[in-house]
Amino acid sequence: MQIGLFFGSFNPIHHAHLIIANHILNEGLVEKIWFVVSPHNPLKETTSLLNENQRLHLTRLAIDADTRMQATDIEFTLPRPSYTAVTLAHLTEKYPQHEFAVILGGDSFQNIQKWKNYKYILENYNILIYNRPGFKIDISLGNNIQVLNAPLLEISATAIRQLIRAKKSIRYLLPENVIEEIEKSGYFRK
Ligand SMILES: Nc1ncnc2c1ncn2[C@@H]1O[C@H](COP(=O)(O)OP(=O)(O)OP(=O)(O)O)[C@@H](O)[C@H]1O
Ligand SMILES: O=C(O)c1ccc[n+]([C@@H]2O[C@H](COP(=O)([O-])O)[C@@H](O)[C@H]2O)c1
Repeated sequence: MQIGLFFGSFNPIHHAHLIIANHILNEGLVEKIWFVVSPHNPLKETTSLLNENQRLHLTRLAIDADTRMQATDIEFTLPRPSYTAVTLAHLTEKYPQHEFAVILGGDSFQNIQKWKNYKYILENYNILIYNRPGFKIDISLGNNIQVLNAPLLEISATAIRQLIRAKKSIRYLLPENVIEEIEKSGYFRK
């Protein structure tokens, strides 16, 4: 099966992530999307990062009963920080029956040459890159790159966390059941 891997901290997951995943499925580019919750993105600080099990739980709530999507904890048992090349090699070994594609925003792709073993990723996996305003995509970096125009929302997890800290509403930015869980558990208040 063709599986699209959407890597992220998902601190928390929000509607921009979900809309892109839905678009990629609608385009028939992959059959399923797996959200790979990264315990520690190698290029980001871990301050203000919710515990990975809590982020996984919020991601599972967001997907809810959508059988086209799932959230995976595959990186929880792998060395930290979470290098995508390591995770991909691990997934390919564990699931030889599946073919994995990597979903990336143009912003992330701009940094790909800073990623560990990025050439291994570009040579062995299909890369689905969605355009983000202000970021040029250099498709000459690999032979398996496809550029998409997905519907975009200018939402970020950082902005959501700031709103919570400022005691403002986060309504409509993420699914209702995720908001309820964040409020009930008091996440991101500090
Ligand atoms: N509004 C958005 N539109 C399109 N892609 C997004 C958007 N927000 C995040 N992404 C992409 O989704 C992936 C995972 O995102 P991540 O979990 O880091 O969320 P984030 O909102 O960017 O988080 P933070 O604000 O905490 O850095 C990244 O590749 C990121 O570029
Ligand atoms: O493998 C790497 O070196 C590497 C460096 C930076 C980011 N990543 C992956 O890319 C995902 C999205 O990153 P970002 O910075 O766009 O939020 C993140 O969750 C990591 O799994 C991977």
